[in-house]
Amino acid sequence: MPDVNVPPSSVRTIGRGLYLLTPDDTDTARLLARVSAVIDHAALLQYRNKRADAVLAREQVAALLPLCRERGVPLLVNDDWRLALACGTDGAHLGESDGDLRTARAALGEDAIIGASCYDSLATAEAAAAAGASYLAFGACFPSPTKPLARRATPELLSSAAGFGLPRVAIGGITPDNARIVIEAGADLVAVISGVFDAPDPAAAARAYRQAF
Ligand SMILES: Cc1ncc(COP(=O)(O)OP(=O)(O)O)c(N)n1
Ligand SMILES: Cc1ncsc1CCOP(=O)(O)O
Ligand SMILES: [Mg+2]
Repeated sequence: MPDVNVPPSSVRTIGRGLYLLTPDDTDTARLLARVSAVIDHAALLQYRNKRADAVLAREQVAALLPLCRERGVPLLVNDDWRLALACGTDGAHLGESDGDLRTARAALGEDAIIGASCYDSLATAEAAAAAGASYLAFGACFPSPTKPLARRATPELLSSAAGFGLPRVAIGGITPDNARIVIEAGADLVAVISGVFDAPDPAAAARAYRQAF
């Protein structure tokens, strides 16, 4: 069994490629099996489960962490940096309703990966960069089956965010076919839920995203 208290040297870097977000699955064993089948194609994994209460979320993060350590993939927690801290994950992803990034950075430490949602706003990106974000996420770039009402961002906006000097993440409705559009616009990572987890063959879909880079 991997020792979850000892992060491997590979976990603190943000690579390029597929940034997988978990589906809203309340069955922990099934979630683990679904993630296990695709994680080798991912550069980062985010635990995001809008159907989990606090107890289930903690159980699921604790179940995913040894898998992520074993495969050398950093694990981030969506929405809740305190859960990330309690479970010893590699970081957290914060949106506009998820608390203050500086507070999260102070609690999680300099080495933590803390991502920020910037939606369609360069002003939000500038503020997040100044507050110590590790990467900037823009989107939804395309209509998202998971979040149909998400604000939309253009590929041009992604290009305009190059000057912040931080990795750029594109999210929202990204498929293996349209991934090239955001990659050519400057995305270092494409963040995906349905394109992998709702695909007939999730591992083949995950591989296809990786090959788009
Ligand atoms: C990589 C990445 N980018 C954006 C989001 C969206 O975060 P948020 O706006 O807080 O919305 P929810 O995910 O909480 O619905 C994200 N989670 N990950
Ligand atoms: C969390 C989030 N934020 C903007 S779109 C989105 C959902 C992404 O899921 P999908 O890859 O299924 O569009
Ligand atoms: Mg959020």
